[in-house]
Amino acid sequence: MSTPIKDDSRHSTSSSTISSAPFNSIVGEHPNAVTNRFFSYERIEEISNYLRKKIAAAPEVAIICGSGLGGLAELITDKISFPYNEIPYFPSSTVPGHRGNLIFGILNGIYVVCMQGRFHPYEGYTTALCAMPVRVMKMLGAHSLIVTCAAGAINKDYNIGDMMIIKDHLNFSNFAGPRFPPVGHAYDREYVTLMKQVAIKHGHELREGIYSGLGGPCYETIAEIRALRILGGDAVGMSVVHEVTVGAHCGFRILGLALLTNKCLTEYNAAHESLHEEVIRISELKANDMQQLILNFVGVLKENYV
Ligand SMILES: O=P(O)(O)O[C@H]1O[C@H](CO)[C@@H](O)[C@H]1O
Ligand SMILES: Nc1nc2[nH]cnc2c(=O)[nH]1
Repeated sequence: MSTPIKDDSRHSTSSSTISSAPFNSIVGEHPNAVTNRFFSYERIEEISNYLRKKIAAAPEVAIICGSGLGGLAELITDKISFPYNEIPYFPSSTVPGHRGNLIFGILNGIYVVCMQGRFHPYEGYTTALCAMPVRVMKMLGAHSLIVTCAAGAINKDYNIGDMMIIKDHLNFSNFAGPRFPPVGHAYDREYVTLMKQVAIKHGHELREGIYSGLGGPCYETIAEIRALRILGGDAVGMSVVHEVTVGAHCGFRILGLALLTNKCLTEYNAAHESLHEEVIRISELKANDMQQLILNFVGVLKENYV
């Protein structure tokens, strides 16, 4: 199916105020600053209603694709695709490797909603805004959330191209939003077990570890990586934690998957530096493995839970 055309003048007015220009906090307020404020229940409802009118069914599973991992959307059939800048109050995707589409359709027999690209706080958006689509996807009916990301490997035994189930996180990001949501069990233990079984069954090697979520946009210093390693971090990135916090707050069952795209620097005499181009290159190289894992996991969800 083709991309839906905006047919609601109220929403056209809203979205016409949404600029695609990247926010530069140094030069002043983004013209779309209204979207950066707190998202009320009514606002989430308004966005959900806009989408609900145009989709074929209520999604069961929500998926967020990390850097270079948006190819998963190619596996979705009966697609209805909304560029982010056509959805009321959605910000724009500004990071290479994040295509910026919200895609509804069928993945391995389940109706899903897939974010082909995410929002990062370093793009100038508040964490609450970056995580806002999680609330929209929940309101549309999804019960499970799969977050994927590219991340740097901190654990000495983990290598470039490894896939890692996120069993927990260290959150070094700030946040504004509902207060004191518990996140001790944010990552669903049953889903972790299920994903491990899926990986074994389909011959994928899977690591497990703790994701450290930092604000970015710079990669880490050597001192920071050494500190994160002491704290128990196995991987590091600039996303996930805000989505998982909000996902836990609104009752999602959550699975997190990281693709390790680079080894983090731990020695001052190391020759290489991390590069986003390299992150995307490795993500795209290994994306097929990640896609197969998710496809099979979703199939198991369908058999067991839906
Ligand atoms: O977490 P995703 O969106 O996959 O992106 C990761 O890749 C970028 C750095 O190369 C950062 O945005 C980091 O968070
Ligand atoms: N912060 C951070 N994010 C990443 N995303 C992919 N690799 C990295 C990394 O090394 N550090």
